[in-house]
Amino acid sequence: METAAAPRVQALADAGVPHLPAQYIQPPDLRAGPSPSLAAPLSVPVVDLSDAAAATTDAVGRACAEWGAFHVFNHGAPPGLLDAMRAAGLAFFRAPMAEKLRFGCDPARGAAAEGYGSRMLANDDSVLDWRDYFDHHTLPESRRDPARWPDFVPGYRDTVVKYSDSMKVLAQRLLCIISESLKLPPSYLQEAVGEAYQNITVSYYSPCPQPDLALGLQSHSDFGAITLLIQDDVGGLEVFKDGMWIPVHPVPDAILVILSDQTEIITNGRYKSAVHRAVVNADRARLSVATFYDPPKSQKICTAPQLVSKDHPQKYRDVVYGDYVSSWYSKGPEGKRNIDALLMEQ
Ligand SMILES: O=C(O)CCC(=O)C(=O)O
Ligand SMILES: [Fe+2]
Repeated sequence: METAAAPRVQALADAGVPHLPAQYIQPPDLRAGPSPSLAAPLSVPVVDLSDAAAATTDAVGRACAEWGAFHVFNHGAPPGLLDAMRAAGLAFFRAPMAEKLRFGCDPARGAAAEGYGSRMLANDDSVLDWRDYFDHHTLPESRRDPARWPDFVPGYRDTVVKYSDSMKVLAQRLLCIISESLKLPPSYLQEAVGEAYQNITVSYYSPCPQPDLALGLQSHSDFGAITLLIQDDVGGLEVFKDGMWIPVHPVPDAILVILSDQTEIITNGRYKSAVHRAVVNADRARLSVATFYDPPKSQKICTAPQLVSKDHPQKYRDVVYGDYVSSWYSKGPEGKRNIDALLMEQ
């Protein structure tokens, strides 16, 4: 929950604090440490979506099973729209603080309130992320109120609406391909998820005085169904794979697909939600835009019976999505501990 006492990270960075304030210091075992970027042996898979062939479906299936994250090209979203969304987000964060604060999160609305904020979790004792964000509620359309979004960046509201619509189409197409890759009917995942609840979060990571001690965003898996992420050219996103943090290098026209926890539950763990985090640096601010495609809070999430067998017993208990989200916000992410809490005795 946003609290009046939580300073915006950007205000600390702009004030030139020489040392990282204590609240942002990660315990030694969670720190990013020296970057492995150049030495990293692997990078996330890349899938070209221009082709409707079976090979594309297979490539998506492999990427989902092995990584839970992959870049897509020829995804149908106009490149100009990705750039416009990045530019709108950047213009917001570069505006004077007084303007930004007119669109601050309302603490009374609890965790995940729409608007400009810095603190994601309700508990006061957690280490803070070196990040500010602007969260937009974009779907269903009944939740979408552009009057709550910045009015001082020309074209901002229109860009967010266009971006939201475009990411909805892409997420639904990907859910079809992912369903088909599991030999499920194309509409399976979309029906299991229910009506799309979409949030768009622009994250802004200010330069950090002691980047080795902090994280921009702590290790987590996303809690909904599927996330579509774009970033600028700075770099800092990492995906955890085979015991290593693998950097996701920026690719301007690509969109990163990240599977989230409900997809792992529905697919009986055949497909994994990707654990990821954002590291920060001392020199350059970084911007990313994450579009979350999630179930309604009332949706019961159940494992697909077609994916349960003697060899693949049901892995996770059914869960009402709203209960899952409440627990995530009260306990904090810490990698995959929230989905692990649903593991059945096997
Ligand atoms: O900034 C990034 O690259 C990651 C953002 C993210 O993981 C999130 O908002 O859930
Ligand atoms: Fe995430």
